[in-house]
Amino acid sequence: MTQIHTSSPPQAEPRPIVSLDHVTKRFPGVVANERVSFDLWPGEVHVLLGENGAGKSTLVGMLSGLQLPDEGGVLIDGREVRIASPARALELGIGTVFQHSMLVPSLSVVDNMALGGKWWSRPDRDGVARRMAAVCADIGVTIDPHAKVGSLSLGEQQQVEIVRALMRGSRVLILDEATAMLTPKGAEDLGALMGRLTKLGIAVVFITHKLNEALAFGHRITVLRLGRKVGEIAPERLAALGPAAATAEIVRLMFGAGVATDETAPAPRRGRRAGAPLLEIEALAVDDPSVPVAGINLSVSPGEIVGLAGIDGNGQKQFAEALAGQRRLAAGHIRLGGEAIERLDVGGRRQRGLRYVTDDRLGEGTVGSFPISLNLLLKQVGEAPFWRHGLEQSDAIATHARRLVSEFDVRTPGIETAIGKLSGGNIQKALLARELSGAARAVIFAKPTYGLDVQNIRATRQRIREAAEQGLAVILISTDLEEVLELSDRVAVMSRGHIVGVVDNDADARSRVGELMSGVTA
Ligand SMILES: Nc1ncnc2c1ncn2[C@@H]1O[C@H](COP(=O)(O)OP(=O)(O)OP(=O)(O)O)[C@@H](O)[C@H]1O
Repeated sequence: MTQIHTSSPPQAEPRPIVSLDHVTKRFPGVVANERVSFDLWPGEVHVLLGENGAGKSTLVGMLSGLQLPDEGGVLIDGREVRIASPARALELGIGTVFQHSMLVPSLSVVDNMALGGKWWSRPDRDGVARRMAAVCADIGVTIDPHAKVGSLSLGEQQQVEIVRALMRGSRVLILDEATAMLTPKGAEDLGALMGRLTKLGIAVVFITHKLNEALAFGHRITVLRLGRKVGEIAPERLAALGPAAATAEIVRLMFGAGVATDETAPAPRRGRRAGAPLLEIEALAVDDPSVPVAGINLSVSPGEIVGLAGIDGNGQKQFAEALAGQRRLAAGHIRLGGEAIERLDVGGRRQRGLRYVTDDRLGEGTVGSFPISLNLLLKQVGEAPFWRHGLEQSDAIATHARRLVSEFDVRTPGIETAIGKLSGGNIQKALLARELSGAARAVIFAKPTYGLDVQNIRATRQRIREAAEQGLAVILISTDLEEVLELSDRVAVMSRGHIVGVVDNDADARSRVGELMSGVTA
Protein backbone atom coordinates (compact mmCIF):
# COMPACT_ATOMS: atom_id res chain seq x y z
CA MET A 1 0.00 0.00 0.00
CA THR A 2 2.02 2.88 -1.27
CA GLN A 3 -0.32 5.35 -2.80
CA ILE A 4 -3.18 5.71 -0.46
CA HIS A 5 -2.95 7.86 2.57
CA THR A 6 -5.07 6.12 5.18
CA SER A 7 -6.94 7.48 8.17
CA SER A 8 -5.61 8.57 11.56
CA PRO A 9 -3.60 6.05 13.58
CA PRO A 10 -5.72 3.70 15.69
CA GLN A 11 -4.52 5.07 19.02
CA ALA A 12 -5.84 8.56 18.22
CA GLU A 13 -9.20 9.64 19.58
CA PRO A 14 -11.67 8.68 16.84
CA ARG A 15 -13.06 11.69 15.09
CA PRO A 16 -14.72 12.44 11.77
CA ILE A 17 -12.46 13.14 8.79
CA VAL A 18 -14.83 15.86 7.72
CA SER A 19 -17.62 17.69 9.52
CA LEU A 20 -20.14 20.26 8.51
CA ASP A 21 -21.18 22.14 11.59
CA HIS A 22 -24.64 23.72 11.43
CA VAL A 23 -24.20 24.95 7.88
CA THR A 24 -26.78 27.17 6.27
CA LYS A 25 -26.81 27.99 2.57
CA ARG A 26 -29.37 30.27 0.97
CA PHE A 27 -30.15 30.95 -2.66
CA PRO A 28 -32.58 33.62 -3.78
CA GLY A 29 -35.98 32.53 -2.50
CA VAL A 30 -34.84 29.24 -0.98
CA VAL A 31 -32.92 27.97 2.02
CA ALA A 32 -31.09 25.05 0.41
CA ASN A 33 -29.49 23.91 3.71
CA GLU A 34 -30.67 25.04 7.12
CA ARG A 35 -28.34 24.45 10.06
CA VAL A 36 -27.32 21.03 8.80
CA SER A 37 -24.65 19.11 10.66
CA PHE A 38 -22.97 16.21 8.97
CA ASP A 39 -20.08 14.00 10.10
CA LEU A 40 -18.12 11.76 7.79
CA TRP A 41 -16.06 9.05 9.46
CA PRO A 42 -13.04 7.27 8.03
CA GLY A 43 -13.81 3.99 6.36
CA GLU A 44 -17.53 4.53 5.90
CA VAL A 45 -19.94 4.99 3.04
CA HIS A 46 -22.23 7.75 4.25
CA VAL A 47 -25.35 7.86 2.09
CA LEU A 48 -27.23 11.11 1.55
CA LEU A 49 -30.87 10.63 0.71
CA GLY A 50 -33.64 13.09 -0.08
CA GLU A 51 -36.06 14.10 -2.77
CA ASN A 52 -35.15 16.37 -5.68
CA GLY A 53 -34.34 19.75 -4.19
CA ALA A 54 -33.85 18.44 -0.63
CA GLY A 55 -30.37 20.01 -0.53
CA LYS A 56 -28.01 17.09 -1.10
CA SER A 57 -25.89 18.63 -3.87
CA THR A 58 -25.69 21.91 -2.02
CA LEU A 59 -24.44 20.12 1.08
CA VAL A 60 -21.69 18.21 -0.71
CA GLY A 61 -20.93 21.33 -2.78
CA MET A 62 -19.60 22.84 0.46
CA LEU A 63 -17.14 19.96 0.71
CA SER A 64 -16.11 19.88 -2.93
CA GLY A 65 -15.46 23.60 -3.11
CA LEU A 66 -18.46 24.55 -5.26
CA GLN A 67 -20.25 26.48 -2.49
CA LEU A 68 -19.25 28.32 0.63
CA PRO A 69 -21.66 28.17 3.55
CA ASP A 70 -23.44 31.39 4.55
CA GLU A 71 -23.29 30.27 8.17
CA GLY A 72 -21.69 27.39 10.01
CA GLY A 73 -18.31 25.76 9.67
CA VAL A 74 -16.47 23.11 7.71
CA LEU A 75 -13.90 21.05 9.62
CA ILE A 76 -11.28 18.61 8.42
CA ASP A 77 -9.68 16.47 11.12
CA GLY A 78 -11.26 18.83 13.60
CA ARG A 79 -9.69 21.98 12.15
CA GLU A 80 -11.84 24.67 10.60
CA VAL A 81 -11.16 25.14 6.87
CA ARG A 82 -12.44 27.31 4.05
CA ILE A 83 -12.98 25.34 0.83
CA ALA A 84 -13.36 28.07 -1.74
CA SER A 85 -12.63 26.07 -4.91
CA PRO A 86 -12.54 22.48 -6.21
CA ALA A 87 -8.74 22.79 -6.41
CA ARG A 88 -8.65 23.64 -2.69
CA ALA A 89 -10.90 20.68 -1.95
CA LEU A 90 -8.48 18.38 -3.77
CA GLU A 91 -5.55 19.84 -1.83
CA LEU A 92 -7.44 19.03 1.34
CA GLY A 93 -7.98 15.45 0.19
CA ILE A 94 -11.56 15.67 -1.05
CA GLY A 95 -12.27 14.34 -4.54
CA THR A 96 -15.63 14.42 -6.31
CA VAL A 97 -17.07 12.15 -8.98
CA PHE A 98 -20.19 13.40 -10.71
CA GLN A 99 -22.97 11.58 -12.54
CA HIS A 100 -21.53 12.74 -15.86
CA SER A 101 -17.88 12.07 -16.57
CA MET A 102 -15.56 15.07 -16.37
CA LEU A 103 -12.86 13.35 -18.45
CA VAL A 104 -11.82 14.27 -21.99
CA PRO A 105 -13.14 11.44 -24.18
CA SER A 106 -10.68 11.94 -27.05
CA LEU A 107 -7.65 11.47 -24.77
CA SER A 108 -6.22 8.27 -23.34
CA VAL A 109 -6.60 7.40 -19.68
CA VAL A 110 -2.99 8.37 -18.82
CA ASP A 111 -3.28 11.65 -20.67
CA ASN A 112 -6.42 12.44 -18.71
CA MET A 113 -4.55 11.60 -15.53
CA ALA A 114 -1.73 13.94 -16.55
CA LEU A 115 -4.13 16.82 -17.27
CA GLY A 116 -3.88 19.58 -14.76
CA GLY A 117 -0.14 19.01 -14.45
CA LYS A 118 2.30 21.76 -15.24
CA TRP A 119 1.70 22.89 -18.81
CA TRP A 120 5.33 23.33 -19.71
CA SER A 121 6.37 19.86 -18.66
CA ARG A 122 5.81 16.95 -21.06
CA PRO A 123 3.53 14.42 -19.45
CA ASP A 124 5.53 11.59 -17.93
CA ARG A 125 3.23 8.91 -19.34
CA ASP A 126 5.23 5.97 -18.00
CA GLY A 127 5.44 7.43 -14.53
CA VAL A 128 1.73 8.21 -14.49
CA ALA A 129 0.91 4.71 -15.79
CA ARG A 130 3.08 3.16 -13.05
CA ARG A 131 1.45 5.17 -10.28
CA MET A 132 -1.94 4.41 -11.73
CA ALA A 133 -1.21 0.68 -11.81
CA ALA A 134 -0.27 0.80 -8.13
CA VAL A 135 -3.52 2.51 -7.11
CA CYS A 136 -5.55 0.18 -9.34
CA ALA A 137 -3.91 -2.80 -7.64
CA ASP A 138 -4.65 -1.33 -4.20
CA ILE A 139 -8.33 -0.91 -4.90
CA GLY A 140 -8.82 -3.94 -7.15
CA VAL A 141 -9.72 -2.44 -10.50
CA THR A 142 -8.26 -3.08 -13.94
CA ILE A 143 -7.93 -0.17 -16.33
CA ASP A 144 -5.94 -0.07 -19.56
CA PRO A 145 -3.93 3.15 -19.20
CA HIS A 146 -3.68 3.59 -22.96
CA ALA A 147 -7.37 3.11 -23.77
CA LYS A 148 -9.17 6.13 -25.12
CA VAL A 149 -11.57 7.36 -22.45
CA GLY A 150 -14.37 7.66 -25.02
CA SER A 151 -14.18 3.92 -25.67
CA LEU A 152 -14.74 3.04 -21.99
CA SER A 153 -18.14 2.38 -20.45
CA LEU A 154 -19.53 5.01 -18.11
CA GLY A 155 -18.76 2.74 -15.15
CA GLU A 156 -15.14 2.38 -16.26
CA GLN A 157 -14.86 6.14 -16.72
CA GLN A 158 -16.00 6.60 -13.15
CA GLN A 159 -13.34 4.15 -12.01
CA VAL A 160 -10.80 6.28 -13.85
CA GLU A 161 -12.08 9.34 -12.01
CA ILE A 162 -11.89 7.57 -8.68
CA VAL A 163 -8.34 6.42 -9.40
CA ARG A 164 -7.40 9.93 -10.48
CA ALA A 165 -8.82 11.39 -7.26
CA LEU A 166 -6.88 8.83 -5.20
CA MET A 167 -3.66 9.54 -7.11
CA ARG A 168 -4.10 13.16 -6.10
CA GLY A 169 -4.24 12.12 -2.48
CA SER A 170 -7.99 12.09 -1.81
CA ARG A 171 -9.07 10.31 1.33
CA VAL A 172 -12.63 11.53 0.98
CA LEU A 173 -14.60 10.72 -2.15
CA ILE A 174 -17.92 12.31 -3.00
CA LEU A 175 -20.04 10.33 -5.44
CA ASP A 176 -22.93 12.57 -6.50
CA GLU A 177 -25.58 10.40 -8.13
CA ALA A 178 -22.76 8.40 -9.63
CA THR A 179 -24.97 5.36 -10.22
CA ALA A 180 -27.82 7.26 -11.88
CA MET A 181 -26.59 6.62 -15.41
CA LEU A 182 -25.08 3.18 -14.81
CA THR A 183 -26.47 -0.22 -15.71
CA PRO A 184 -27.49 -2.38 -12.70
CA LYS A 185 -24.21 -4.31 -13.13
CA GLY A 186 -22.24 -1.03 -13.29
CA ALA A 187 -23.92 0.14 -10.08
CA GLU A 188 -23.14 -3.16 -8.38
CA ASP A 189 -19.48 -2.90 -9.40
CA LEU A 190 -19.32 0.64 -8.07
CA GLY A 191 -20.88 -0.54 -4.81
CA ALA A 192 -18.26 -3.28 -4.49
CA LEU A 193 -15.52 -0.75 -5.23
CA MET A 194 -16.85 1.57 -2.54
CA GLY A 195 -16.65 -1.32 -0.12
CA ARG A 196 -12.99 -1.93 -0.97
CA LEU A 197 -12.18 1.78 -0.67
CA THR A 198 -13.64 1.96 2.81
CA LYS A 199 -11.48 -0.99 3.90
CA LEU A 200 -8.51 1.24 3.05
CA GLY A 201 -9.82 3.95 5.35
CA ILE A 202 -11.26 6.13 2.58
CA ALA A 203 -14.53 7.85 3.45
CA VAL A 204 -17.24 8.03 0.81
CA VAL A 205 -20.25 10.33 0.58
CA PHE A 206 -22.70 8.61 -1.70
CA ILE A 207 -25.76 10.42 -3.05
CA THR A 208 -28.42 8.25 -4.59
CA HIS A 209 -32.15 8.18 -5.18
CA LYS A 210 -32.30 4.41 -4.91
CA LEU A 211 -33.05 2.96 -1.52
CA ASN A 212 -31.81 -0.50 -2.39
CA GLU A 213 -28.38 0.96 -3.20
CA ALA A 214 -28.39 2.99 0.00
CA LEU A 215 -29.01 -0.15 2.02
CA ALA A 216 -26.69 -2.40 0.03
CA PHE A 217 -23.68 -0.07 -0.03
CA GLY A 218 -24.18 2.35 2.87
CA HIS A 219 -22.89 2.12 6.43
CA ARG A 220 -24.58 5.31 7.65
CA ILE A 221 -27.55 7.14 6.17
CA THR A 222 -28.51 10.79 6.46
CA VAL A 223 -31.86 11.99 5.16
CA LEU A 224 -32.46 15.58 4.07
CA ARG A 225 -35.81 17.11 3.49
CA LEU A 226 -36.56 20.65 2.33
CA GLY A 227 -33.04 21.69 3.25
CA ARG A 228 -33.13 20.26 6.76
CA LYS A 229 -31.57 17.15 8.17
CA VAL A 230 -34.48 15.00 9.29
CA GLY A 231 -32.63 11.91 10.39
CA GLU A 232 -29.39 10.00 10.61
CA ILE A 233 -29.17 6.25 10.98
CA ALA A 234 -25.83 5.21 12.45
CA PRO A 235 -24.12 1.96 11.39
CA GLU A 236 -25.04 -0.08 14.48
CA ARG A 237 -28.68 0.95 14.22
CA LEU A 238 -28.77 0.29 10.48
CA ALA A 239 -27.44 -3.20 11.04
CA ALA A 240 -29.86 -3.83 13.91
CA LEU A 241 -32.89 -2.64 11.96
CA GLY A 242 -32.38 -4.94 8.98
CA PRO A 243 -33.47 -4.04 5.45
CA ALA A 244 -37.26 -4.07 5.89
CA ALA A 245 -37.40 -1.91 9.03
CA ALA A 246 -34.68 0.38 7.72
CA THR A 247 -36.63 0.87 4.49
CA ALA A 248 -39.78 1.74 6.40
CA GLU A 249 -37.92 4.24 8.54
CA ILE A 250 -36.18 5.88 5.58
CA VAL A 251 -39.41 6.17 3.57
CA ARG A 252 -41.05 7.76 6.60
CA LEU A 253 -38.17 10.23 6.99
CA MET A 254 -38.06 11.08 3.28
CA PHE A 255 -41.73 11.31 2.52
CA GLY A 256 -43.70 11.08 5.76
CA ALA A 257 -45.89 13.88 6.99
CA GLY A 258 -44.35 16.03 9.65
CA VAL A 259 -42.31 18.76 7.99
CA ALA A 260 -44.44 21.86 8.00
CA THR A 261 -44.26 23.38 4.53
CA ASP A 262 -47.15 25.70 4.04
CA GLU A 263 -49.75 25.64 6.79
CA THR A 264 -52.02 27.94 4.82
CA ALA A 265 -52.20 25.61 1.82
CA PRO A 266 -55.72 24.42 1.03
CA ALA A 267 -56.71 20.89 1.98
CA PRO A 268 -55.55 18.37 -0.59
CA ARG A 269 -57.91 17.16 -3.27
CA ARG A 270 -58.64 13.53 -2.80
CA GLY A 271 -59.89 11.24 -5.51
CA ARG A 272 -62.36 13.43 -7.37
CA ARG A 273 -63.20 11.97 -10.72
CA ALA A 274 -65.90 12.93 -13.13
CA GLY A 275 -67.21 10.83 -15.94
CA ALA A 276 -65.56 9.06 -18.83
CA PRO A 277 -61.92 9.78 -19.67
CA LEU A 278 -61.25 12.83 -21.80
CA LEU A 279 -57.56 12.23 -22.43
CA GLU A 280 -56.55 8.64 -23.09
CA ILE A 281 -53.00 7.45 -23.56
CA GLU A 282 -52.43 3.88 -24.62
CA ALA A 283 -49.15 1.96 -24.90
CA LEU A 284 -47.23 5.15 -25.63
CA ALA A 285 -43.54 4.74 -26.39
CA VAL A 286 -40.81 7.25 -27.21
CA ASP A 287 -37.35 6.38 -28.48
CA ASP A 288 -34.78 8.31 -26.53
CA PRO A 289 -31.16 7.32 -26.05
CA SER A 290 -31.02 8.44 -22.42
CA VAL A 291 -34.44 7.30 -21.17
CA PRO A 292 -36.55 5.22 -23.53
CA VAL A 293 -40.20 5.55 -22.59
CA ALA A 294 -42.49 2.59 -23.13
CA GLY A 295 -45.85 1.11 -22.30
CA ILE A 296 -47.46 4.24 -20.89
CA ASN A 297 -51.17 3.81 -20.24
CA LEU A 298 -53.02 6.63 -18.55
CA SER A 299 -56.42 8.21 -18.80
CA VAL A 300 -57.64 11.43 -17.29
CA SER A 301 -61.26 12.47 -16.82
CA PRO A 302 -62.58 16.01 -17.15
CA GLY A 303 -61.96 17.86 -13.90
CA GLU A 304 -59.40 15.35 -12.73
CA ILE A 305 -55.78 16.07 -11.84
CA VAL A 306 -53.42 13.14 -12.29
CA GLY A 307 -50.06 13.81 -10.70
CA LEU A 308 -47.01 12.27 -12.31
CA ALA A 309 -44.46 11.87 -9.56
CA GLY A 310 -40.93 10.59 -9.89
CA ILE A 311 -37.31 11.49 -9.56
CA ASP A 312 -36.27 13.96 -12.22
CA GLY A 313 -34.98 12.44 -15.44
CA ASN A 314 -37.05 9.26 -15.47
CA GLY A 315 -38.75 10.02 -18.77
CA GLN A 316 -41.30 12.58 -17.61
CA LYS A 317 -40.08 15.19 -20.06
CA GLN A 318 -39.96 12.78 -23.01
CA PHE A 319 -43.49 11.67 -22.18
CA ALA A 320 -44.82 15.24 -21.91
CA GLU A 321 -43.20 16.33 -25.15
CA ALA A 322 -44.51 13.29 -27.02
CA LEU A 323 -47.98 14.01 -25.69
CA ALA A 324 -47.80 17.65 -26.76
CA GLY A 325 -46.59 16.69 -30.26
CA GLN A 326 -43.02 17.95 -29.86
CA ARG A 327 -41.52 14.47 -30.16
CA ARG A 328 -42.29 11.55 -32.40
CA LEU A 329 -44.08 8.61 -30.84
CA ALA A 330 -42.36 5.28 -31.39
CA ALA A 331 -45.69 3.57 -30.66
CA GLY A 332 -49.03 4.09 -29.01
CA HIS A 333 -52.22 6.09 -29.24
CA ILE A 334 -53.47 9.36 -27.80
CA ARG A 335 -57.16 10.20 -27.84
CA LEU A 336 -58.76 13.47 -26.82
CA GLY A 337 -62.52 13.31 -26.41
CA GLY A 338 -62.47 10.03 -28.33
CA GLU A 339 -60.58 11.45 -31.31
CA ALA A 340 -57.17 10.01 -32.20
CA ILE A 341 -54.68 12.88 -32.13
CA GLU A 342 -51.34 11.09 -32.23
CA ARG A 343 -50.84 11.95 -35.89
CA LEU A 344 -51.50 15.66 -35.41
CA ASP A 345 -48.66 18.15 -34.99
CA VAL A 346 -48.32 20.61 -32.11
CA GLY A 347 -50.67 23.11 -33.74
CA GLY A 348 -53.27 20.48 -34.55
CA ARG A 349 -53.29 19.13 -31.02
CA ARG A 350 -53.49 22.62 -29.62
CA GLN A 351 -56.47 23.42 -31.81
CA ARG A 352 -58.24 20.34 -30.45
CA GLY A 353 -57.64 21.72 -26.95
CA LEU A 354 -54.49 19.94 -25.76
CA ARG A 355 -52.12 22.32 -24.02
CA TYR A 356 -48.61 22.01 -22.61
CA VAL A 357 -46.99 24.26 -20.03
CA THR A 358 -43.31 23.49 -20.37
CA ASP A 359 -40.81 23.70 -17.52
CA ASP A 360 -38.32 25.33 -19.89
CA ARG A 361 -40.00 28.71 -19.64
CA LEU A 362 -37.34 30.82 -21.30
CA GLY A 363 -35.90 28.25 -23.69
CA GLU A 364 -38.75 26.49 -25.43
CA GLY A 365 -41.69 28.26 -23.79
CA THR A 366 -41.06 31.81 -24.87
CA VAL A 367 -38.83 33.94 -27.07
CA GLY A 368 -37.17 36.27 -24.59
CA SER A 369 -36.56 39.14 -27.01
CA PHE A 370 -40.15 39.13 -28.33
CA PRO A 371 -42.83 41.30 -26.72
CA ILE A 372 -45.28 39.73 -24.31
CA SER A 373 -48.10 40.27 -26.81
CA LEU A 374 -46.44 38.02 -29.39
CA ASN A 375 -45.36 35.45 -26.84
CA LEU A 376 -49.00 35.08 -25.86
CA LEU A 377 -49.69 34.01 -29.45
CA LEU A 378 -46.53 32.07 -30.14
CA LYS A 379 -48.39 28.90 -31.05
CA GLN A 380 -50.99 30.71 -33.19
CA VAL A 381 -48.79 32.78 -35.45
CA GLY A 382 -50.53 33.35 -38.79
CA GLU A 383 -53.96 32.41 -37.46
CA ALA A 384 -57.09 34.57 -37.60
CA PRO A 385 -58.17 36.87 -36.08
CA PHE A 386 -54.61 37.92 -35.19
CA TRP A 387 -53.26 37.60 -38.73
CA ARG A 388 -55.25 38.12 -41.91
CA HIS A 389 -53.85 37.50 -45.38
CA GLY A 390 -50.43 37.28 -43.78
CA LEU A 391 -50.77 40.67 -42.12
CA GLU A 392 -50.48 41.21 -38.42
CA GLN A 393 -53.67 42.65 -36.91
CA SER A 394 -52.07 44.78 -34.22
CA ASP A 395 -55.32 45.87 -32.61
CA ALA A 396 -56.56 42.31 -32.20
CA ILE A 397 -53.15 41.19 -30.86
CA ALA A 398 -53.02 44.09 -28.38
CA THR A 399 -56.57 43.56 -27.14
CA HIS A 400 -55.92 39.87 -26.64
CA ALA A 401 -52.67 40.58 -24.79
CA ARG A 402 -54.21 43.23 -22.51
CA ARG A 403 -57.03 40.93 -21.58
CA LEU A 404 -54.72 38.01 -20.67
CA VAL A 405 -52.22 40.22 -18.83
CA SER A 406 -55.01 41.52 -16.65
CA GLU A 407 -56.79 38.18 -16.22
CA PHE A 408 -53.60 36.31 -15.27
CA ASP A 409 -52.13 39.20 -13.32
CA VAL A 410 -48.88 39.40 -15.31
CA ARG A 411 -46.95 42.27 -13.73
CA THR A 412 -45.32 44.11 -16.62
CA PRO A 413 -44.67 47.70 -17.68
CA GLY A 414 -46.64 46.98 -20.87
CA ILE A 415 -47.58 44.37 -23.43
CA GLU A 416 -44.72 45.43 -25.69
CA THR A 417 -42.07 44.66 -23.05
CA ALA A 418 -39.73 41.84 -24.06
CA ILE A 419 -40.86 38.83 -22.04
CA GLY A 420 -37.27 37.97 -21.10
CA LYS A 421 -37.19 41.12 -18.96
CA LEU A 422 -39.89 39.83 -16.63
CA SER A 423 -39.31 37.86 -13.43
CA GLY A 424 -39.64 34.06 -13.53
CA GLY A 425 -43.02 34.27 -11.79
CA ASN A 426 -44.41 36.68 -14.36
CA ILE A 427 -43.06 34.67 -17.28
CA GLN A 428 -44.85 31.65 -15.83
CA LYS A 429 -48.08 33.67 -15.53
CA ALA A 430 -47.80 34.60 -19.22
CA LEU A 431 -47.23 30.96 -20.16
CA LEU A 432 -50.24 29.88 -18.10
CA ALA A 433 -52.29 32.61 -19.76
CA ARG A 434 -51.34 31.36 -23.22
CA GLU A 435 -51.97 27.70 -22.48
CA LEU A 436 -55.10 27.96 -20.37
CA SER A 437 -56.98 30.48 -22.51
CA GLY A 438 -59.13 29.71 -25.52
CA ALA A 439 -60.69 26.30 -25.95
CA ALA A 440 -58.37 24.33 -23.65
CA ARG A 441 -59.66 20.86 -22.74
CA ALA A 442 -56.62 19.01 -21.41
CA VAL A 443 -53.37 20.40 -20.10
CA ILE A 444 -50.00 19.01 -19.14
CA PHE A 445 -48.05 21.00 -16.58
CA ALA A 446 -44.34 20.18 -16.42
CA LYS A 447 -42.80 21.16 -13.08
CA PRO A 448 -45.02 24.25 -13.01
CA THR A 449 -43.68 25.78 -9.82
CA TYR A 450 -40.01 24.93 -10.25
CA GLY A 451 -37.82 27.90 -9.33
CA LEU A 452 -40.71 30.19 -8.35
CA ASP A 453 -41.03 32.08 -5.08
CA VAL A 454 -43.64 31.14 -2.48
CA GLN A 455 -46.24 33.62 -3.67
CA ASN A 456 -45.98 32.56 -7.28
CA ILE A 457 -46.00 28.91 -6.30
CA ARG A 458 -49.27 29.48 -4.52
CA ALA A 459 -50.76 31.42 -7.44
CA THR A 460 -49.69 28.75 -9.95
CA ARG A 461 -51.14 25.93 -7.86
CA GLN A 462 -54.39 27.86 -7.62
CA ARG A 463 -54.49 28.16 -11.43
CA ILE A 464 -54.03 24.42 -11.75
CA ARG A 465 -56.89 23.79 -9.32
CA GLU A 466 -59.10 26.24 -11.20
CA ALA A 467 -58.28 24.58 -14.51
CA ALA A 468 -59.57 21.29 -13.11
CA GLU A 469 -62.61 22.97 -11.60
CA GLN A 470 -63.45 24.30 -15.05
CA GLY A 471 -63.51 20.74 -16.33
CA LEU A 472 -60.07 20.41 -17.89
CA ALA A 473 -58.26 17.07 -17.72
CA VAL A 474 -54.94 17.81 -16.03
CA ILE A 475 -51.63 15.97 -15.92
CA LEU A 476 -49.30 17.49 -13.36
CA ILE A 477 -45.67 16.47 -13.66
CA SER A 478 -43.69 17.36 -10.57
CA THR A 479 -40.68 16.18 -8.64
CA ASP A 480 -42.12 17.79 -5.51
CA LEU A 481 -44.14 15.13 -3.76
CA GLU A 482 -45.83 17.66 -1.49
CA GLU A 483 -47.14 19.45 -4.57
CA VAL A 484 -48.35 16.26 -6.18
CA LEU A 485 -50.16 15.20 -3.01
CA GLU A 486 -51.67 18.63 -2.50
CA LEU A 487 -53.12 18.91 -6.01
CA SER A 488 -53.77 15.47 -7.45
CA ASP A 489 -56.75 13.14 -7.41
CA ARG A 490 -54.63 10.20 -8.47
CA VAL A 491 -50.86 9.83 -8.54
CA ALA A 492 -48.89 7.92 -11.16
CA VAL A 493 -45.21 7.23 -10.50
CA MET A 494 -42.70 7.20 -13.30
CA SER A 495 -39.41 5.37 -13.09
CA ARG A 496 -36.93 4.48 -15.83
CA GLY A 497 -39.34 5.38 -18.60
CA HIS A 498 -42.30 3.40 -17.24
CA ILE A 499 -45.28 4.10 -15.06
CA VAL A 500 -44.61 1.79 -12.15
CA GLY A 501 -47.87 2.40 -10.33
CA VAL A 502 -50.97 4.56 -10.11
CA VAL A 503 -52.56 5.17 -6.72
CA ASP A 504 -55.60 7.07 -5.52
CA ASN A 505 -54.61 10.08 -3.47
CA ASP A 506 -56.03 8.71 -0.25
CA ALA A 507 -54.57 8.61 3.23
CA ASP A 508 -52.03 5.90 2.32
CA ALA A 509 -50.90 7.57 -0.88
CA ARG A 510 -47.84 9.25 0.59
CA SER A 511 -46.12 6.09 1.71
CA ARG A 512 -47.16 4.10 -1.35
CA VAL A 513 -45.92 6.78 -3.71
CA GLY A 514 -42.72 7.13 -1.66
CA GLU A 515 -42.08 3.41 -1.97
CA LEU A 516 -42.72 3.45 -5.71
CA MET A 517 -40.44 6.46 -6.15
CA SER A 518 -37.55 4.90 -4.31
CA GLY A 519 -37.90 1.59 -6.11
CA VAL A 520 -38.94 -0.37 -3.01
CA THR A 521 -42.01 -1.67 -4.81
CA ALA A 522 -42.37 -1.93 -8.55
N1 LIG B 1 -27.04 27.74 -7.71
C1 LIG B 1 -28.28 27.80 -7.26
N2 LIG B 1 -29.02 28.92 -7.37
C2 LIG B 1 -30.28 28.99 -6.90
N3 LIG B 1 -30.91 27.98 -6.28
C3 LIG B 1 -30.24 26.83 -6.14
C4 LIG B 1 -28.89 26.68 -6.62
N4 LIG B 1 -28.48 25.42 -6.33
C5 LIG B 1 -29.51 24.82 -5.71
N5 LIG B 1 -30.57 25.67 -5.59
C6 LIG B 1 -31.85 25.37 -4.93
O1 LIG B 1 -31.56 24.86 -3.64
C7 LIG B 1 -32.44 23.78 -3.32
C8 LIG B 1 -31.63 22.54 -3.02
O2 LIG B 1 -31.04 22.09 -4.24
P1 LIG B 1 -30.03 20.87 -4.34
O3 LIG B 1 -29.56 20.81 -5.76
O4 LIG B 1 -29.02 20.96 -3.28
O5 LIG B 1 -30.98 19.64 -4.04
P2 LIG B 1 -30.72 18.09 -4.27
O6 LIG B 1 -31.23 17.40 -3.05
O7 LIG B 1 -29.31 17.85 -4.65
O8 LIG B 1 -31.69 17.81 -5.49
P3 LIG B 1 -31.56 16.77 -6.72
O9 LIG B 1 -31.87 15.42 -6.18
O10 LIG B 1 -32.62 17.26 -7.65
O11 LIG B 1 -30.17 16.88 -7.28
C9 LIG B 1 -33.38 23.66 -4.49
O12 LIG B 1 -34.55 24.39 -4.18
C10 LIG B 1 -32.63 24.29 -5.63
O13 LIG B 1 -33.54 24.82 -6.59
